[in-house]
Amino acid sequence: MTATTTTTNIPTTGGTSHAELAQWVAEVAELTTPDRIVWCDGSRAEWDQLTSDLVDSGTFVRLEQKPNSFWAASDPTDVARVEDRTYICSPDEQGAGPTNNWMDPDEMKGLMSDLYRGCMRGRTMYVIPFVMGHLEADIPMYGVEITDSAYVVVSMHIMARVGSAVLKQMEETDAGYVKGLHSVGYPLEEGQADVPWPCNDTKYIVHFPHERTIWSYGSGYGGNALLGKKCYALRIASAMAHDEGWMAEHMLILKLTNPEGKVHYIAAAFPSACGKTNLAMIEPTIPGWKAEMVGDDIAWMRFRDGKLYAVNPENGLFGVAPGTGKATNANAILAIEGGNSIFTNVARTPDGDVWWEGMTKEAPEHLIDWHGNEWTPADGEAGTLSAHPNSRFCTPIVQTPCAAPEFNDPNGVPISAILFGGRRKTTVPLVTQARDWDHGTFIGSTVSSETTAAAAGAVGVVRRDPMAMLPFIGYNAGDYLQHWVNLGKEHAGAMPEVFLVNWFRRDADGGFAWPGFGENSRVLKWIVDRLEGNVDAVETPIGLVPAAGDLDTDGLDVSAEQLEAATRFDSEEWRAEVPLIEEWFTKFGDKLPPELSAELDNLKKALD
Ligand SMILES: Nc1nc2c(ncn2[C@@H]2O[C@H](COP(=O)(O)OP(=O)(O)OP(=O)(O)O)[C@@H](O)[C@H]2O)c(=O)[nH]1
Ligand SMILES: O=C([O-])CC(=O)C(=O)O
Ligand SMILES: [Mn+2]
Repeated sequence: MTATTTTTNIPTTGGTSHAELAQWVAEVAELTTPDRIVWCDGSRAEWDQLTSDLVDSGTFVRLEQKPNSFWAASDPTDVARVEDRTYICSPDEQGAGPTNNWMDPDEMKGLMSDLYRGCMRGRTMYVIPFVMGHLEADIPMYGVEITDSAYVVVSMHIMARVGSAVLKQMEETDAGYVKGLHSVGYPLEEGQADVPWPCNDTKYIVHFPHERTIWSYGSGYGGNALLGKKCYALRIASAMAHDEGWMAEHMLILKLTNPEGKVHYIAAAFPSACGKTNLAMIEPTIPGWKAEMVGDDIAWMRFRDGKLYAVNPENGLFGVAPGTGKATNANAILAIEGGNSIFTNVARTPDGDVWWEGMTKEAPEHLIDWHGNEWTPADGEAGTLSAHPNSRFCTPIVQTPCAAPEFNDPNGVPISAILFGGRRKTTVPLVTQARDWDHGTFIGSTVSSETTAAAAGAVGVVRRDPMAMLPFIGYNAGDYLQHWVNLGKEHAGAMPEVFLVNWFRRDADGGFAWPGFGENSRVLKWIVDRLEGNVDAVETPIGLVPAAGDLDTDGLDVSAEQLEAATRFDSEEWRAEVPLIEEWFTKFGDKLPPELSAELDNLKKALD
C-alpha cells in the first residue's frame, strides 16, 4: 500500500502520495460520507471481487455461455444519455453557446453539493485512476473518477486504462488530471436493502470545462456515468483541444488496405447509433480489401510533421447491441465470444447466454427480456422488444479480431479522409466529396440525422448535429466551427479530404435503398480511389459525386432503381434543405464563421 496523506477517518484501502489528489478525495469523502473508500488498482483480482459482489447483490447475472461475462438490467428509466440534464458550466453563458444547457458554475456547485451531501452513505466510494489514450503518450491524459458504483468500476476496467500503473506515474510526475465525480444518488440507511440498479430521478451531468472537472449525479448508464468517455474524451477534451490547437472528435478510426497494399487511415463522424462501431469493424465485401479498427467512437487528433494524427483514447467498445449479428458485424460477435464482457439491457436465454433483435434472423423460442419477463417470438410479433433499443455490449478492444496493431501506438495514425454521415431517409446521397476544407467544414456543420434511442427523447426526428458533436461540444459551438475553419488555414497541407455519406436513404418502398454494412466498402473504395487520384468525379451544387460506373457494383444485389435512389442528387430536395440550414445557422448569431455563410451562399447560388 502506498503512503497516504488522506486525512479522513473513513476506513480506506489504498491511498496516494499525490498530495493534491489525496486532498480532493478527502474533501469528496467528507461531503458524500461513504462507509468505506477503495483505491482501485485495476487488477484481475479487483475485477473478480467486484463482479462477484455484483452477482451477489443482484446487479449482475453471470452468463454460463460466455467466459467471465455478465448481464445487467438498468432501472427502466435509466437507459440512455440525458441531454436535457447535461450542462456546460462555463464561467459565463456565452461560453456554453447556443447548443448547450448552462448554469452559473457557483450556483450549480451549490445545488449539486446539496445533492452530494451524504449521498454515498451505506456505500463504498471507489477512486479510479485512469488515462485516456496511452500511458506512454507524450502528454498522458490522466483522469480520476470517484464513484459509488461498482458497475462503473468494472465497466471502466474495460473502457479505459485504469489502476496502479496510472496512479504511480501520476504520483511520480505530480500530474494534473481531469476530476470526475459520480454518484448514483441512492444512499442507504442503516439496514436498508439495496436495489439491483440504484439511481435517482434527479439527474445532472455537469461539466466545468475551465476547471477540467465533471460532476455526474443520479444515473448509472454508460454515457452518463463512465466519465472517461463522452464527458472527458469529448466535452472536456474538446474545450482543451480548442485552447491547445488540436481536435477531440466523435469519430471512429479505420485502417484500410487496398489490393495494392497501400494503407489509408480514415476517420468518420456519425451521430450516436448511426453506424460508427459497425463501420469501424467492417468486413469488406469487395475482393482484395482489408479493413482494421483503430477506434470505434472517439478520435483525438493532433498535428505532427505536416499531418493530422489520430489516437483512440479508449480501451473498450461500448457498442449498440441490437442489429449486431454475424451477418452485419461478425467482428463484434467474435469479440464478445471472447468473454470478459458486460451486457446491459439485452435479453437472456434460459441457458445463460445473451440475445437481442438482429443477432440472428430467428429469435430463440424462449427468452428473459431486459425487464426480466418471459418473452417468446409471439411477443416480438406483437411489438415487444426483448432488448432495449439502446442496450449495449462492453468489451475489450483487444478481443476484436480486426483490431489494428496501431491501436496500441501512442503516436496514432495519419488521417487522409474524414467522413461525415447521419440517418437521412431523403436528400443526402450515398457519397459526396467536399471541394475543399471550408466546404468540408460546411458539410460537417450541417450534418443532420434522425434521432435515435441513444439519447432520451423522441426517436426519428431530423435534427442538425454538427460533426456528430451536438451533444458533446464542451464550449460555444460557434467557436467550435471557427476552430475547424482556423485549423484548415493554419495546417493547410495537413487537412484530410472530407466526404459526406448516408447509408440510410430509403427507396420508393420505404426500405433502405443501400444494403449497408459490408457493402459500404464499395463507397470506401471510391473514396480511396479519389484520394489516390484514380477516378474523376462529377461536380454538383453539393459537391463531387461518383461518375456513372465508378462506384464498384460488381456482384451487388441491388436493383438499378435502388441504386439510383441511394445515390441520386435531387435539386428539389436540396432546395427544401436550404431554409433548414439557414434556420440552423441563425442559432450562431455573430459567432457563425463567415467562411460558412459564404459556403451557404455558394450552395444557394449553385441550386438556382
Ligand atoms: N441499414 C443500416 N444500418 C446500419 C448500418 N451500419 C450500422 N447500422 C445499424 O445502426 C445501429 C447503430 O450502429 P452502430 O455502429 O452501433 O452506431 P454507433 O455510431 O457506433 O453508435 P454509438 O455507439 O451510440 O455512438 C445498429 O443497429 C446497426 O445495426 C448500415 O450500413 N446500414
Ligand atoms: O455515450 C454513450 O452512452 C453511448 C454512446 O456511445 C453514445 O450515446 O454516443
Ligand atoms: Mn458505437
